[in-house]
Amino acid sequence: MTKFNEQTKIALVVSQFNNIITDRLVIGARQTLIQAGIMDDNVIVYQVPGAFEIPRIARLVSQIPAISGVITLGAVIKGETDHYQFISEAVTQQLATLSVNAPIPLVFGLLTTNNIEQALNRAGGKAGNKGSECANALLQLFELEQQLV
Ligand SMILES: Nc1c(NC[C@H](O)[C@H](O)[C@H](O)CO)[nH]c(=O)[nH]c1=O
Ligand SMILES: CC(=O)[C@@H](O)COP(=O)(O)O
Repeated sequence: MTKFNEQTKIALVVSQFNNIITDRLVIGARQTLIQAGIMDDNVIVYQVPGAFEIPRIARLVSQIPAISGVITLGAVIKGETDHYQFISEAVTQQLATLSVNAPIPLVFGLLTTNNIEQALNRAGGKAGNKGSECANALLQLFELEQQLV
């Protein structure tokens, strides 16, 4: 794996559920990648219905030869029941395992919040943008893996 360049292609695997949040995460990730020198056309978005579908598509995308890295982005916001907890735990565990086993770097951008306000704060609000954080994390992995692989 060489350090990223203008040819580097990065996949964003993004859930549409709570897209008022996830759209903002995409903007943050894309802006950070472009500022770092990644071509806008080389930031490729794969949309899935909800967070639960992210791991499967992230696994398939990570096996596309042209893709150098994967950023997963989603927003699980607590409702009236325990559903939030089960989705959050299942997706987190799957993505943690995938991040270790995938052939390319994969970073975790799933917001799991108690309410929409907390999510907005982390999607370009006063607590930053998780999408941008993930983009920076991936770029750091590119640098590190260049030394290890
Ligand atoms: N409640 C949230 C969901 N629920 C949908 C699931 O992720 C999944 O798409 C469905 O169960 C079909 O398999 N998804 C989120 O991304 N965020 C939520 O808050
Ligand atoms: C986390 C979710 O599934 C949420 O959108 C719906 O939650 P609930 O059915 O617990 O209100």
